[in-house]
Amino acid sequence: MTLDVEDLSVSFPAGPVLEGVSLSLARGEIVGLTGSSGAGKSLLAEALAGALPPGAVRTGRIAVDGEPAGPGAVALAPQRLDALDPLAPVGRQIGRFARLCNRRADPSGALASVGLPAGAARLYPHELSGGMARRALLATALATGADWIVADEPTVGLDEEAGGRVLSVLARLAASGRGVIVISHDLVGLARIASRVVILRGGRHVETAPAGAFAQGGTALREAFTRQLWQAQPALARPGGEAAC
Ligand SMILES: Nc1ncnc2c1ncn2[C@@H]1O[C@H](COP(=O)(O)OP(=O)(O)OP(=O)(O)O)[C@@H](O)[C@H]1O
Repeated sequence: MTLDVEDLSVSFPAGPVLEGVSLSLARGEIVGLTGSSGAGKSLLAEALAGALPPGAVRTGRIAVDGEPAGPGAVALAPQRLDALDPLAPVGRQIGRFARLCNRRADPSGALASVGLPAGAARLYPHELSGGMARRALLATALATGADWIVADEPTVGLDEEAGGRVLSVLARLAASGRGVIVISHDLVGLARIASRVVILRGGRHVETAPAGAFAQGGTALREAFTRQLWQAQPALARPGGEAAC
């Protein structure tokens, strides 16, 4: 019961941006995805969801339980807040995604699951704060009922409490048997919630580190680049930072 990405590459006319990336995700598992800026994390997420931008050419295989992943198999909560339709209230957008996947639309339920009030369903994207918009994007992904969820920077712009609630939602999804990929620069947070963390650099896979490898200063991490990323984490500079992982 896995989502398998094998030898995935994405190119634009100007050249390749992802080259030969492979990863796997089991149902019930959270895998983290991190790396340098521009490493190709969002494009990998878009490739998984079948939502690459125009001009992108993908090669490689994305399979669910050994079969090519069909449309709607993977739901994406994108990083870009402008992915919300500026001309439709949030509730209508959630309903649209649910119906696309033949699910009953329950905008209030989807919003409540990410900690937003039912009244947010009537609001247009320009009436939302950045943190509300980020949670609304996650609600649209959850409304699809997909077994595989990719959340691209789901806690950026959220205060600690709201961010913690979003991470709890993702943990509950995994506990209910979904497979979840969380993209974040917050490696401390990823090491806390994910079983493994995939590291990308410049469009290539660097290593897949088990969460336990981040303990004790990251000495068990295989690659120097991953150790550098880990040691540069601002949260580690706080008293007791590593102990929290
Ligand atoms: N539509 C596009 N056309 C051409 N190049 C693109 C396009 N979208 C992304 N890229 C390029 O692909 C590379 C990877 O971009 P991507 O957004 O996936 O990076 P990322 O790892 O998510 O970065 P960040 O951590 O900064 O969000 C970048 O060099 C970017 O310029």
